[in-house]
Parts: sequence; C-alpha cells; structure tokens
Amino acid sequence: WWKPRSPPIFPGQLPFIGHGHIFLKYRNDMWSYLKSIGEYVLEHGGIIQFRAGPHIVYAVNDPEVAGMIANTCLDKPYYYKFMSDGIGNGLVTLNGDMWKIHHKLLNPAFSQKVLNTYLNEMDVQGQNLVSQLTTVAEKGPVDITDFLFKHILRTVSRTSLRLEAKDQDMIDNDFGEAVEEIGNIIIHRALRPMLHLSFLFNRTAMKRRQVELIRDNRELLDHIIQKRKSDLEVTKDTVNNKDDFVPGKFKPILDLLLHLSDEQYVLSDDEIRAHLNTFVAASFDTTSSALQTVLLALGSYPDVQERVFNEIQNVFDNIEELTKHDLTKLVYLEAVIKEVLRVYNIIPLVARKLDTDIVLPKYTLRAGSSCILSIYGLHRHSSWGPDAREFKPERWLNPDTLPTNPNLYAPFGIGKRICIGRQYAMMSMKTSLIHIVRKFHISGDISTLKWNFEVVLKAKTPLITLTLRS
Ligand code: HEM
Repeated sequence: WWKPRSPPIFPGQLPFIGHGHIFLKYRNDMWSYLKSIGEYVLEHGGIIQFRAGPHIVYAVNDPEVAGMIANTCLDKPYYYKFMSDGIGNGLVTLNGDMWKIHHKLLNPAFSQKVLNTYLNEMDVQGQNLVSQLTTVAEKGPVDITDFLFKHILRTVSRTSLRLEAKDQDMIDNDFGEAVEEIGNIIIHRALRPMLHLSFLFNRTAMKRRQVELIRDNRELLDHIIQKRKSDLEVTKDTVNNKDDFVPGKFKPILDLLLHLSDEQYVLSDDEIRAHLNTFVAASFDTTSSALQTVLLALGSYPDVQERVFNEIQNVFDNIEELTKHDLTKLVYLEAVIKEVLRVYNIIPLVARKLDTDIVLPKYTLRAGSSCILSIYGLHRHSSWGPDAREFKPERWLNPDTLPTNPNLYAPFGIGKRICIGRQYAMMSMKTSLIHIVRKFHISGDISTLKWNFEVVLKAKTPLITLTLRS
C-alpha cells in the first residue's frame, strides 16, 4: 500500500531486460509487436507500461493525458538523437529553448500564403507523375512505390531549393537520395536496440557509409547555399518581394532561411543545412506512403473512387490548371485523405521524454522515462463510435459524428510539436490525386496487405492496377 501504483504492465516482462527479449524476437516484424501494444493500451484504460532494459516506457491513448504530455513535455527521447547525428539538428530533433526559437522562426515558411505559391510547382509535378504512370498503365498489377517516392522527393526538393534547371536535376537525384539513404540507416539503427550502443554502431559498415553520405550531403548543400547567397546578393532580392506571391513564382524555403541568416543574424550555415535536410527527410517518406495508401484505398472502394472522380470533374469542368480555390472545394477528396490517415496510421506513434513527473488521478508517470503517444490507439478510441475501425470517409462530412476532443485525430502528431508541414502535405497529396484520378481508373485490395514499420508504416508489395479512363 505504500508503493505508488503503476499503470498495467504489458505481459512478458523479465527481470533486468524488461521486454527487450520480445523486441529482439519481433525485430523483423516490429509492427506486429507495436500493434499488440497499441491494442493492449486500448483494452486497459488508456495507459500501460513496459520496459526496455531498465528504461521505463509508458504508452498512452487517453486523449486528455496524451494532450497534456504533448504540451508539457516538449523534448524527444534519446533515440531521436540518431536522426540529428545523420542529418543535423533540425526541427524534429531540437529540444528545449532552441526548438522554441527555431519553430517560431520557421513557422512563416509554412503559412498558407507561402504554400499557395507552391501550387503551380506541385501541379507541374503532378502532371509529370501522371505521364510517368502512363507507362505502367494497362499492364496489370504494378508496384508504383518508386514513382511516388521520386515524385514527392522532387516536389519537396524543388520547393525547398529551387535552382536553375541544370542544377535542379542533380539535386532531385543526389540530394534526395543521400537524405533517403541516411534516413534508412537512422531507422535501421533506431529499430535495433543493440545498435543504440555507440561503441557497437561505430564499428559497423553502416556507420562508415553514414559518414561518407554526411560528407557528400554537406559539400552539396554548402555549394548550393553559397551560390544562392551570391545570387541573392547580386539581385538584391528580398524575401517579401510582392512578386513572390504571383502564381507561377515562388521563393524556396532556402531563401527564407538565408534571409533569417542575413538580416536577422540568427541562422548559421550548419543550422540551415540541418533544417533543409530535416524538411526533406520528414516529408518524402511520410507523404509518398500516405499517397500510396490513399490510392490503395481508392482501388479497394470503387464507390468512393467514383465519388472522388465525379467531384473532381464537377469542380474542374475540364479546366487543366489548378487554383487554391479549387482545392478547398474538394471536400469529399479531403474526407477520403483524412479517413485514410486515421484508419491506416502513416505514423502510428510518436514519443516524448518525460522531463517532469506527470501526476494523474490513479498513477504518477515518472520523470526520466519515455512516453509513446499511440496514434494507432487514439484513432481507434471508443469516442469514434462502434464503427471506429471501419473506413468511412462520410464521417468527415458530418461534424456531429466526430469526437469532440481534437487530440483523438493525430495523423500529424499532437500538441505544440505537431507537424509543421501538414498543410504542405495535404496540398501536395491533393494535387497529385487530382491528376491521377482524372487520368486512371485504379483497382487494388488494401484488406490483404501486410505492413512494415519503418517509423512510417508502409504496405508490403502494394500492387495496384491502373487503367486509362476513356
Ligand atoms: C502525410 C505526410 C506527413 C505526415 C503523416 C507527417 C507526420 C508528422 C508527425 C506525426 C510529426 C510529429 C513527430 C513527433 O512528435 O515526434 C511530424 C513532425 C514534423 N513534420 Fe511531418 N508529416 C508529414 C509531412 C510533412 C511535410 C511535407 C513536412 C515538411 C515539408 C514535414 C515536416 C515536419 C517537421 C519539420 C516536423 C517536426 C515538427 C516539430 O517538432 O516542431 N512533415 N510530422
């Protein structure tokens, strides 16, 4: 009776190693294990506990508690450091006051006004994607992951760096692919507890490759940053030039960062590099997987696909060029994307370091431990109603059927560290989908797919069939 009561403990805990042995057992199918933790949280009142060796980890899907933790504990657990080792300390990994300062500085780069200037570029890239996909149309089931991946990578690197055409192709490939490869090393390390130990990781071939990639990435970005600095110097271009808000023109994120560095003396070249790398790393895998999953869902629900197609036809009436007003009119398409992000959890969990005791009516969550905010669990919470696990885009058309607590919908995270690129992602997915759905009839079967957890949840062998619409 004198001990503080802890939340229910996930089965399988052993002395000293805690649940580490189960992590090892499931290392090649991490999603099965993480999903079973998500289900256990749902069945046991919204908070549970497990241990990775001596380290206590809580998992939460109670929306009040998750919201409180997301807003009071802003720091990330130690394994986020693997990301800053690879690509520098950008917004995802910065902690404490530095995060607050940089978040405030970078927020304007993602305002709706700035994002609207990217629409033309997203439109052009959407058209390119469709012409590439035409080469695999009418050829039976195909895996289009690579097309989607490269498409998002190209869009993000263009809106981040915008260079002259000859440099841009090199950047689309070299810069994007280097960040992708570094990202794969970071994820591989994060999912293998043995490699968390630096003295083991430092002896691997993977570490040597990471060092090479970091060096190449640094040289490439330094070259671009210096070149862009001197171009801006020559043209005396300013960030708030009113021409930047004219359709077809836009300022890349790099210019905003350079402006902060030049006129407000706040960002060093190292910090600029870290932010550019982070925007690319945080966006291409997430957005391309989300796009892939929307296409799989459309292919599996023909009625939903026809409704999306009809809505697009009604809004565009055969007009080729997109405008920001058209995007807001696509309410059903938006409902479909939101429902895919809810049911299929592109990022099924995020984590925080508890830097203070969290005192709850029943338990105290201990300072120094980690807390997983289970997005999987929030999206299946009983407040969504008895059909919580069903794919029903219509629920988004009637706000009365949605839960009142906003924390229950968290595809982009919750609280103060919510995704800064969420509107960017929605815009880029909508423009891509408009072009794809207008051009092709899609079929597939999402119900039979298995999923891989690589921080982002990805379908294994996601086959779809594309048929040209007449
Ligand atoms: C469907 C696409 C996307 C999904 C599902 C997604 C999801 C998320 C989630 C769940 C977080 C919170 C991470 C955490 O709490 O640890 C996050 C953070 C972040 N995302 Fe996204 N994201 C997407 C697209 C993007 C895009 C397009 C960008 C940039 C252009 C971006 C940039 C970031 C950044 C910089 C953060 C860190 C925010 C901070 O800590 O202040 N994301 N994202």
